[in-house]
Amino acid sequence: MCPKLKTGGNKLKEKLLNLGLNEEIYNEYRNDSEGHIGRVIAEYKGLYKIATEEDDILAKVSGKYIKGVVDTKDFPAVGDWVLVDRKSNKNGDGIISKVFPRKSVVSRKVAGKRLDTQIIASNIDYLFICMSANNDFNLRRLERYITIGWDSGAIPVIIITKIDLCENLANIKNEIESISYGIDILYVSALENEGIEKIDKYLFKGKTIGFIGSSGVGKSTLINLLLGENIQSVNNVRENDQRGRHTTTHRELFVIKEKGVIIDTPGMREIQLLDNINGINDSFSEIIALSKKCKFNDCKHNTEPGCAVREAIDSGNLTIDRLNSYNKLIREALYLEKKNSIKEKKVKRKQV
Ligand SMILES: Nc1nc2c(ncn2[C@@H]2O[C@H](COP(=O)(O)OP(=O)(O)OP(=O)(O)O)[C@@H](O)[C@H]2O)c(=O)[nH]1
Ligand SMILES: [Zn+2]
Repeated sequence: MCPKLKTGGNKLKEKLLNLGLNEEIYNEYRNDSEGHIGRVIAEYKGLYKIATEEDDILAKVSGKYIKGVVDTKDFPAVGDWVLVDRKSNKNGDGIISKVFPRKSVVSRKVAGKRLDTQIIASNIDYLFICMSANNDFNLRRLERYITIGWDSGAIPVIIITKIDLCENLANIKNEIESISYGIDILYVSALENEGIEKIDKYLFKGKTIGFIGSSGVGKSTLINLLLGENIQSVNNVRENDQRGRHTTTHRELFVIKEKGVIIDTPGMREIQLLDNINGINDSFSEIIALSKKCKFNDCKHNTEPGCAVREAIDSGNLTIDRLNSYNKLIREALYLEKKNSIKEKKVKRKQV
């Protein structure tokens, strides 16, 4: 249970608890003598909407804060707990002076050639990876999302949406189960209200669920169902077009009464991973387990004798596509790692 909060009566304290405040973060906050605690619930250009114990306020980061920023990931993100100088919007925009340590961070590399990290959401307990059972379904993309999931520190859960549009669900189930070790998978249709009740077991007061996935897979529709009201705008799909148009423009955080917090994120077009080799290894844990049985420690699983990975492929226990996908992601990660170390060296040289 959260210790008694510094200010406010029970109702205000309740608001922060409903927003997901836990003892760990609250203790961090208590060490700061000045300011109020709030959670970032939406992000606009350079402006953040913060839910405080009293009000939802708009706030910017302080000049001093900006001076300390080394990477884009140092800026506040939706889901962050921050220190702000006011708790109501009566006196204009607030100033954010600190981001409290993040318990988990869902991030990817920004699109394009830049190396910066883009934080999708933070302080998430469960990451709902949404993919539709119709034309969005893509196993290789799912592997990327799972990697982001394991890398985040949150628990990934796969949500296969729009199952009413899928004629071969059994095939899809087989394919997904072959690549998602240790991950819960839910099959849902928001349209036909099918499987939605299974989501209930992840909804707890104080816990945060983040939704990620491509645009139009039905994240907002599902969230609306869970919230029980139409807060998010949902676009109607044109006839014969199973893809929704892009609707979410910024990440938003919602509180479900007594059942935790949901963070919706804008649909992603491209998922570029960071140099997260650990996340990749977690996502392909069966390949890692097999490679420990290879005769040579540095086996590349090509033509080496005694290769357990190749043996698994030959016996039909592993697909060649899965191995190729693993190799491709590792290559991407190593390439990024190299580019990052060159960038770091350049920065250091400038500092000397
Ligand atoms: N057939 C069917 N259509 C659905 C289902 N869920 C959502 N849709 C439709 O899919 C379209 C896109 O849904 P959204 O909820 O806006 O998708 P989104 O993932 O939030 O999209 P972005 O906001 O772009 O990220 C809408 O027209 C929904 O009505 C479902 O279970 N079955
Ligand atoms: Zn091998």
